[in-house]
Parts: sequence; C-alpha cells; structure tokens
Amino acid sequence: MIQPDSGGADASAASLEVDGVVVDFQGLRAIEDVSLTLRPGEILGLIGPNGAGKTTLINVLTGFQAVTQGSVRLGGVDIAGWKPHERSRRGLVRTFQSVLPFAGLTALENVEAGGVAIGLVRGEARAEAVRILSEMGLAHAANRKAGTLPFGEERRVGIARAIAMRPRFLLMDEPAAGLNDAECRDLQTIVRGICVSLSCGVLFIEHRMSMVFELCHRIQVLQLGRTLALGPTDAIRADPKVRKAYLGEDEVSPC
Ligand SMILES: Nc1ncnc2c1ncn2[C@@H]1O[C@H](COP(=O)(O)OP(=O)(O)OP(=O)(O)O)[C@@H](O)[C@H]1O
Repeated sequence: MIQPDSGGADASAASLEVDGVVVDFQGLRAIEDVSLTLRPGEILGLIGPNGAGKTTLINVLTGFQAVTQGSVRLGGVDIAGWKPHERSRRGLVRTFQSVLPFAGLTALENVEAGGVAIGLVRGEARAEAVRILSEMGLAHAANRKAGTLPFGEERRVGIARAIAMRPRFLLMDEPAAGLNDAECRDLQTIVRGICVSLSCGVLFIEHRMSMVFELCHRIQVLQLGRTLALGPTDAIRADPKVRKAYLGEDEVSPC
C-alpha cells in the first residue's frame, strides 16, 4: 500500500486538524476531548460502536455542529467562523449516503452542480462533469435522472459530485452502506484513486471492517465520545482493547 507523507511541519500545515474538541447536547457530552489529524493523501478510518460520536465529528468538520470547546484547522487556519458552504468551497467536502436531494436531476447535472458550488462557470463545470463521469464508468448514465439509477450507480454519482468539488479532504460517512460485494470493491478502487490522483485526505467512516482494514492507512477508534485507540491499521486490528470494545473476538464480516 502506498503510504502518504507523514511527517514534518509542512505536513501539519497542509493537514485537517481537530484539536481537543468537546461537543455537548443539552447535558449529554457526545464528544469529549477528541483530536484528529488527516493528512493529504492518507485514508484515515474512523470507527466505533453506535453512538460513539462519529457523525457528530463529521458535522463539526463540515460546520453543521458548533463545538463546546476545541478547534478545527484547515491547512493551519482556524475555520471556526467558516460556514458550511465556505468549507466545501475551500476543499472540505463530504459525501452523502444518497444523492436524494438531487434525485430529480440527471447524473450530469448532479456532478455539474458540484463544480458550480465551488465557483466554476457552468460550461467549465459541465465539461469537468463529463470527464469525471466518464472516468468513473458512468458516461452511459449521464442523462438519466439520478433517482432512477441502480443503487450502486447513484452512490457513485454522489462521489462524482464530491470529486467535482475538488476536495482537499473528503469526509465519507458510511459510503458502503447497502452496496453489494462487487460495488464495495469498485468503491475501494475509487477511494484509492481519489487519494492518489488528487492527493486528497479521506476520512472513512464505515462499519464494514474488512473494507476499513484493506483501505485505511491509519485508524482512529472512538468509544463513548473519546478516542480509544489511534494507529496504523495493523496495530489497531491487533489491539486487544479495540477487539474487546468493538470488533469482538470473531473475525470481521467480509465485504
Ligand atoms: N442532535 C442531537 N441531540 C442530542 N443528542 C445527540 C444529537 N446528535 C447526536 N446525539 C447523541 O450524541 C452521541 C453521538 O452520536 P453520533 O450520531 O455522533 O454517533 P455515531 O458514532 O455516529 O453513531 P452511529 O454509528 O450510530 O451513526 C449519541 O449518544 C447520540 O445519541
């Protein structure tokens, strides 16, 4: 597996960094002092049982959830005051499990909307969308309404739209949910491709552990809002406290 750049002050300045974040919901502490670093070109798995705080952390990163304490920095800049659309314009992009908000648009229009959202003029966004759809094997679907596509293709349209936003960091919340084995393998190829060709850092939240283990360079494990473990994939896979808390003693389910 190709390892991303992992060291030096330059790497930190180019990274997405969460520092000491706390999130409270009316008396419930959902996140307790979590720090996280995502480097360009790396795939960082974020795993943990239900309620561990993974989605809340994504919402913090995308600007939909305010923090009670702590900071988020993009390329060394504190982004606390940035609105969600400013974050995505500057390269902090997330994928959704479904393209449903745009289900009535064609696949091409969906991907074009990604380019327009980051400020491309329509013609440029369209040309880019045609190229991305073709690279993702979706050229045949360009003029079909996204909501009428097979599930796996609809999911890929959502990822294509994210790619059109030229992500520096891509946040993927359960991208494999509902996909079959072949679609999971396609997804892995796509994620690796994004990582290498765009030098994009990917935060990969997924319950399918076989996929997390195959794809991720490092894994951070959350439990009850705290970081239980963080390290290279092989070390996390073998960590007894992670196995006890999350993985169980049995081997993981296949993807
Ligand atoms: N808007 C909210 N108001 C109150 N509590 C919330 C809110 N959002 C999340 N929580 C609580 O915060 C904790 C973390 O939830 P979160 O959804 O981030 O976990 P998760 O790791 O993403 O879980 P899952 O794997 O089930 O998606 C849970 O106890 C949840 O009930």
